[in-house]
Amino acid sequence: MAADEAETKWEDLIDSSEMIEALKSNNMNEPTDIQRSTLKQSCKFKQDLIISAKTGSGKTLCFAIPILLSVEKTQETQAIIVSPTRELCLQITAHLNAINYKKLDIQCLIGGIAREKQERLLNRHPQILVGTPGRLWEFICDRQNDVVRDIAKAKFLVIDEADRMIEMGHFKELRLILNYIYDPSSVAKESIEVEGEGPIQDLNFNLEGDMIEEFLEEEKNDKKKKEEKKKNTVKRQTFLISATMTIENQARKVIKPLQGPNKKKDNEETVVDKLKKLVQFRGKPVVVDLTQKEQLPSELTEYKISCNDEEKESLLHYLLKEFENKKTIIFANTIKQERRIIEVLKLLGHSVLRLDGKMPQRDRFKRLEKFQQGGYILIATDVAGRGLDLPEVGLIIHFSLPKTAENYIHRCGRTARIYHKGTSIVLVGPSDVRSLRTIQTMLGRDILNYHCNLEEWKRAEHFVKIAKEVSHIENSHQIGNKQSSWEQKVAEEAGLDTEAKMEAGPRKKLKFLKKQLEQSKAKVEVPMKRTSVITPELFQMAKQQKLI
Ligand SMILES: Nc1ncnc2c1ncn2[C@@H]1O[C@H](COP(=O)(O)OP(=O)(O)OP(=O)(O)O)[C@@H](O)[C@H]1O
Repeated sequence: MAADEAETKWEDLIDSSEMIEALKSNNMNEPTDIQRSTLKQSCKFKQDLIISAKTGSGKTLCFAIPILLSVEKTQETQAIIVSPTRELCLQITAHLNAINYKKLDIQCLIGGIAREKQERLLNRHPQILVGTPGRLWEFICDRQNDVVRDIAKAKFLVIDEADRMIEMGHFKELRLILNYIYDPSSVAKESIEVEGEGPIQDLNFNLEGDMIEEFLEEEKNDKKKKEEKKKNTVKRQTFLISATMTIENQARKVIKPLQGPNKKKDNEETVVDKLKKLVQFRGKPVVVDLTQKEQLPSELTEYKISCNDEEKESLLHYLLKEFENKKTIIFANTIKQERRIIEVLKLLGHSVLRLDGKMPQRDRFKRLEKFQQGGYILIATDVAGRGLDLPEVGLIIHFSLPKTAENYIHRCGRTARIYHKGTSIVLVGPSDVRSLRTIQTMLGRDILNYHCNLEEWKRAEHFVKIAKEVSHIENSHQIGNKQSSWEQKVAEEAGLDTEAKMEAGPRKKLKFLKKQLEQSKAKVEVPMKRTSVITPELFQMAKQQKLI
């Protein structure tokens, strides 16, 4: 970006004082680099855009501003925004509403919320619709609704996290939605194809046997002509957005330890190629890719710690004390791993919240809200990896390395968001070495080693060992958090000591170990110094708490 371009102000890009006022009143006083690089093309020249820029760089406004400037308060739905997860759809809706100076009706169409309720909202004819591909397709199939008919006529189409949307799990629905938008009559054929796969059915067409054959034949003959015609007449402005759209295919490959190196095939299609095939642009879209300059936020500091698998919990306990005041997310690769972390950290006195895709939607929202309020460490799978804008997250710990370099970028992107500093630390066990190599190759550099204070780490290790032992005794005697049998409940309700059923030996040991853990909990309050010298104050405090 040229020096003078870096000085560009909202006034140079946007022709609406009300919009500028709305932005400034939300503390968005100046455009970010990606906003500077795209807003003229989108607002003034109305071009189709493929936008790739680092996480937390403000990509949402790149499509939100042109849409809000152009959409009118009529009875038609004029903009469709598709995003892969429910949380992201809600976040985008909130972002748009924050600068919604025209007071447009913006609705979110997502699963996990009663369909009837969403239908009622749709009947209000929202001007902007944000939705997950699954729920959007469901509503398209049920074409009783006028709003759904409007979708094909919308003048804006946004595909957020576009690279994710063409992966398994979303691709089919996205393709169906796009086919419908480009040719609304296609929905009948598609519905027949996916019959029996869930809620997707066609309600308007009741075709059987020969009629279907006839219909499909007619469709085939007309399709080419129709598509040509539509391509020429379409007025829709399209945006494809992601932080990782242009990274090499290699960085998206799932790393399988027992296979040979994934060699890049020369004829392999890039994600952008695939998207260009799928999406109908009006001519050549403008590709703005700022990730060539910077893949990760410059405010992010990355570290790695090499360790054995069994050392990971003690490193977590150590790091959580070291970064005590930082809002932290710990990423696990599996739900099983997530549970392993939570069990130990809870016993060590940390306040933790779990977040994964297996949880009911309501719980996911509630936990995210609780985390935003502060005081908790979030332990999450990659369900929280993409797009979530959680303010003031200062530390990301990767308990295991993600299986793709692409996911590494998204996980790290939950910190160091726009003008904020952040740290990412990866714990590299023997099974993570291969992933580390792929990530470092993608970054084109090595991640720095983090130097732990050995004395403090050893102390953390001591308490983690106790916590693991407590957990082991509790699990083998079926007491503690996991236990939910009727016997346990009855005993608790009767005010009986659930440990009483245990033999005297283990019971005594458990009490002793738990007492020791209390000391570790108290020590969370002790400020730690990152030097190997124990100060007299620290020594005194540790002595008082019988730690030394
Ligand atoms: N010009 C601006 N000035 C100040 N803050 C901004 C500006 N633009 C956006 N923001 C804020 O920056 C944060 C990140 O923006 P956004 O979520 O759009 O990032 P993103 O690039 O989409 O990130 P990701 O790739 O992780 O989804 C949001 O909280 C948003 O309100």
